[in-house]
Amino acid sequence: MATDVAFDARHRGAPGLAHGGAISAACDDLFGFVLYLVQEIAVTRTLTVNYLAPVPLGQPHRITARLQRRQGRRLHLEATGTGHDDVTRFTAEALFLVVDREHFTPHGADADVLAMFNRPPEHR
Ligand SMILES: CCCCC/C=C\C/C=C\C/C=C\C/C=C\CCCC(=O)SCCNC(=O)CCNC(=O)[C@H](O)C(C)(C)COP(=O)(O)OP(=O)(O)OC[C@H]1O[C@@H](n2cnc3c(N)ncnc32)[C@H](O)[C@@H]1OP(=O)(O)O
Repeated sequence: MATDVAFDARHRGAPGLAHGGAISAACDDLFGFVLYLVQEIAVTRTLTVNYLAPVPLGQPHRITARLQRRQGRRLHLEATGTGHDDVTRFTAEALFLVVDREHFTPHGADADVLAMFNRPPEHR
């Protein structure tokens, strides 16, 4: 699973650079999309981001994420973020834990929860 993202002024940390939290969110979000490929309902338990180099705003980066291995309820995911200049500026590792549908039902409207299982959430 891959996505191309160019962080912009909304994601600014230091001048001209992406905020680490925005980078982390992008990785977590893409991991969420991998779940639709592996057809498992799971949520993030831990997320580790390795910030290898500053990420300049406005420069597209390709984030590639995959399931590295699974061990019972544990899904180990990994991601890499690489610029068009072939420089890998961040990597991420996450532990997702498989949950049942009832994990979500106390919090969201039934129709919204059902829709989430049927298709990935829409992103702008
Ligand atoms: C059909 C396709 C459907 C696809 C969609 C499905 C889901 C999508 C999810 C969200 C979709 C919404 C929007 C999409 C956009 C982005 C999504 C990104 C993902 C997220 O943004 S999601 C939000 C942030 N996330 C949370 O909101 C989680 C809050 N959290 C909890 O709700 C609980 O924490 C829970 C339920 C996770 C676990 O609670 P629990 O009580 O069930 O489990 P417990 O703690 O007992 O651990 C069980 C076993 O994992 C082992 N274990 C634990 N920690 C470990 C570690 N660090 N290392 C190694 N092992 C570990 C234990 O040792 C034990 O192992 P054992 O079973 O062998 O004893």
